[in-house]
Amino acid sequence: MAETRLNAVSKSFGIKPAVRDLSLTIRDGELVVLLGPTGAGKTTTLRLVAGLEMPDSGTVTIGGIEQTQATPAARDVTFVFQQYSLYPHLSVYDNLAFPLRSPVRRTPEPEIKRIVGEIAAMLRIDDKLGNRATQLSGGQMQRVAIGRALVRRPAIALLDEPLSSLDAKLRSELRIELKRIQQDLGATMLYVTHDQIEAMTLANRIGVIEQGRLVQVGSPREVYEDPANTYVATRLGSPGINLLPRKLFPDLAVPGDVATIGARTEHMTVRPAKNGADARVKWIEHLGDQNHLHITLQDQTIVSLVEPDTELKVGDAVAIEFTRPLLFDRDGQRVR
Ligand SMILES: Nc1ncnc2c1ncn2[C@@H]1O[C@H](COP(=O)(O)OP(=O)(O)OP(=O)(O)O)[C@@H](O)[C@H]1O
Repeated sequence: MAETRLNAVSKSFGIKPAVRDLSLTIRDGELVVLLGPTGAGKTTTLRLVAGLEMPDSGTVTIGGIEQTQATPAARDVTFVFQQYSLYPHLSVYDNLAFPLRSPVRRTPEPEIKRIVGEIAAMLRIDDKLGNRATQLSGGQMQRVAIGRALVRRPAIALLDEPLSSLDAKLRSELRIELKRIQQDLGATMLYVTHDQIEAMTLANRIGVIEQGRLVQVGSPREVYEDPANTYVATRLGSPGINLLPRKLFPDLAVPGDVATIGARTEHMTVRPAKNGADARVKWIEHLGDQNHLHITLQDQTIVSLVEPDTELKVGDAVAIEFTRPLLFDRDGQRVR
């Protein structure tokens, strides 16, 4: 496992830039999540590290050695894709042993047996080692794919939405296990997703990517609490942050360049108000584990979490008070 560094990397397809001047260091033993919507350039960034794409400019350094022009085989990286890509005719054991049996490695069979046994136990598939890959469920197949990527301890493992084809329950189970295994092995990982919960729970650091640019890098908490701009602020949090025109709240004391108030649930107190207040409860959405309060204020909708036993009802007039909301300027950049 080793530090991986992208330095001012750019890549276009034709005239369309996919990755722009992107610099990022994934430290030894760190799991960095690239978070962004579809088309933002996440997969292209992974492929640049893997050597499946060559950058137009910039460098890629893995384990202290510049490898910008190296072939994928020459780089010490492994890849896990969204769709499990196992050898269907091989057993689980042989799928896991495959990377260790390469002619370059020549790992002795007893050593292979030990390593495969260890990783299979970590992934809780040790009772499936004799099965063919095709006899596994989707979740088990993806465990094997993850195991295969980690078994030979690459400098860095690259994971491209590895959990997105699984159902919600399996996804949340495997998310936790993946984090545990990454920590146990001290594995260095670059992980791509557009799922904010995956990003928050898995990452040591999150890199938020927008149209090929890395907009902000920080711990999940930093990125959530201290977003650099409105784009980053809208990537994390459920319900999503409310971005409200400053002019809606003429009495609020904020610096003159503030154009937008960014308010999450924790930044707002909603109280019943006398009739005549502008804000009204539009809807209370019961989602089982959460209740969302929808409020209308002029032409804006404001959404906040609310206690299940709230006394508020649809049509009630409410007053909203802010506590240290996030403030953004006209260009969406953070003012405070
Ligand atoms: N081989 C290619 N040829 C042409 N354009 C490409 C190619 N690969 C990616 N692109 C374009 O580059 C941009 C970034 O794509 P990329 O797949 O990296 O985004 P992404 O963030 O991974 O999205 P997704 O979540 O949908 O995979 C997109 O506009 C995409 O259409």
